[in-house]
Order: sequence, then structure tokens, then C-alpha cells
Amino acid sequence: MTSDNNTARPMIGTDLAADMVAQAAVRAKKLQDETGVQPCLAAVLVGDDPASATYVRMKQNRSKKAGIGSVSVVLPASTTTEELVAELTRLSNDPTVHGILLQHPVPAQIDERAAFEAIAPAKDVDGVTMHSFAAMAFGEPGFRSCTPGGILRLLQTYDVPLSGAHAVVIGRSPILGKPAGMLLLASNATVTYTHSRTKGLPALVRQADIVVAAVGKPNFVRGEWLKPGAVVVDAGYNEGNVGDVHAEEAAAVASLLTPVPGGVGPMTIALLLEQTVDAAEAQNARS
Ligand SMILES: Nc1nc2c(c(=O)[nH]1)N[C@@H](CN(C=O)c1ccc(C(=O)N[C@@H](CCC(=O)O)C(=O)O)cc1)CN2
Repeated sequence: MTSDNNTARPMIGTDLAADMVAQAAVRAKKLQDETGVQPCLAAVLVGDDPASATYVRMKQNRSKKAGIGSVSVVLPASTTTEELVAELTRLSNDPTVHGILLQHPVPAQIDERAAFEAIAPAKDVDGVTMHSFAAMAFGEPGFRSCTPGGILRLLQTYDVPLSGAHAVVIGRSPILGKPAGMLLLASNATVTYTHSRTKGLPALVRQADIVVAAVGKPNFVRGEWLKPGAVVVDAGYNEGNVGDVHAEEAAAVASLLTPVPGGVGPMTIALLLEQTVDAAEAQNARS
């Protein structure tokens, strides 16, 4: 239950992410010491969107701290689908590269799905290909889409009961809302997907034990939409470090709430690095 002066407990991603990166660093060093192979992540950025450039830089800085090599490919905003596919195919065939990430979004003229599919499944450490999505949907081992995978880790670490819980996911993007719902379903939650054309959204959200907001609109989810005691995951990364949930209002109603910044964001990068080491280990074992 909550009261007028309820304050939700923050579900902090920073510390957990730091632990994950530290563990990835230990594994990266072990692989390098034993085989001479340093895990390597290639980041592909198309165009000059400042936020995307910042996220790529953050991924590369944290890779470096974890002893993971990084290769950066920056392509002009005028890049065609064919040119991007050719670059991703080249990286897929490069034996010194173990993981590939294509920063989303790409400029409008590019067929983003075609580009994602040019990433070899064995190097899809960002979990964006149909191969990875299918493995996740069937509960098979494979790379998970990083933000949804990070959200699940956070919920598990904070002992949030998932089995039988009603989770409402707001947003249906292929790298966030859709896979987040599938992972919750695999943990036996009852999942309601909602999106821009959903009618009566506040009433649906009010039924949720767990809310995942992945809609890309600052302060979209209001406190009055929430059931008292709900667990609220804010996966928004809007300009100015503002989430999709009105944090102050939500804190007065929710039992657990991810902060922005410091919640889901760091978990996204930590899972990317963990999966890059997974990929390097697997490719080394095969060679
Ligand atoms: N190919 C991908 N593209 C995008 C993804 C993704 O997972 N794969 N996710 C988002 C953006 N994103 C990573 O790319 C991302 C956004 C925010 C953060 C983060 O850690 N934010 C910090 C605050 C940032 C700051 O301090 O400046 C936080 O929340 O604490 C990480 C990753 C879209 N594109």
C-alpha cells in the first residue's frame, strides 16, 4: 500500500551495471591471457545525431574500461541502405570483430531492418536481428535486445515477482517494447501491450502490477495512471535526461521506480558488453 507521503524505492541500475561490467572485464582479461584474443565491439553510427554520437561514445568508453577493444565506423547521413549493408557485411566477416552494434535510429532513407539483418547472428550482441528475436521468443539461448534484457536483470535483482504479475508495456518498438513484453511473458507475467493507438491507456495502466514505459515521450505516464504499489520501469531516454514517466508523481504512488538517469540506461550498456564477451568466447571456442 502507499500513503500520501509514499516515496517509491529507486531501482538503481548504476551499481548493478558496474558489477556486470566488472565481471565482463574479468572474463575479457581471462580470454586474452589464455588465447591472445581481445573481445572487440564494432560500433556503427550513421549521420550526426548528437544524442546517438553520445551513446556510441559512452559504449566505447565503457568498453575500454572493461578491456574490450572497440572499432568505430562513422558514415555520412547520406549513406544508402546498400552502403550500410556492405559495411555491416564487411564487419560480420572480419574475424577480429566479435560484436557489432548499429546505433538506432538511422537516417530515414535507410531500410533499418535490412541493415540490422546484415549483422551476422553470431555477432549480434545488441540483439536486434530476427534470429535473436526468434531465439528470445522461443526461450532459446541467444543474444537479448540490450535494454529489455537489462530491464529483466533489474527486476530480478530487486526480487520483483514476475510470475502471475500483470505487466503493461507502453510502446512496441522492435528493440524495446516488443522484446520487453516477450521477456516478461517468458517469466510468466501476463502482458498487455499498449501503443499510440491504444484506447483508454490510463485505465489499462492502472491495472498493472508492473509498468514498462518505452514510448519516447517525456513525462508521458502520470502518477494518477498508476496503481498504488506498482513497479514502474522508465525506459525513456528523452532529451535532457528526462524519462517517459513523470518521476515526481510516480514516486508518490509506485513501490519501485527506475530513475532517469541511473536506471535502465546503464543496464543497456552493461548487457551489451557482457554479450560482447559472450560472443568473443563463443567465436574463439569455434575457431
Ligand atoms: N542499437 C541500439 N540503438 C539504441 C539503443 C540500443 O540499445 N541499441 N538504445 C537507445 C539509446 N541507448 C543506447 O544506444 C542508450 C541511451 C541511454 C543510455 C544511458 O546510460 N543513459 C544514462 C544517461 C546519459 C547521460 O548521462 O548522458 C542513464 O540513463 O543513466 C544508454 C544507452 C536508442 N538507440
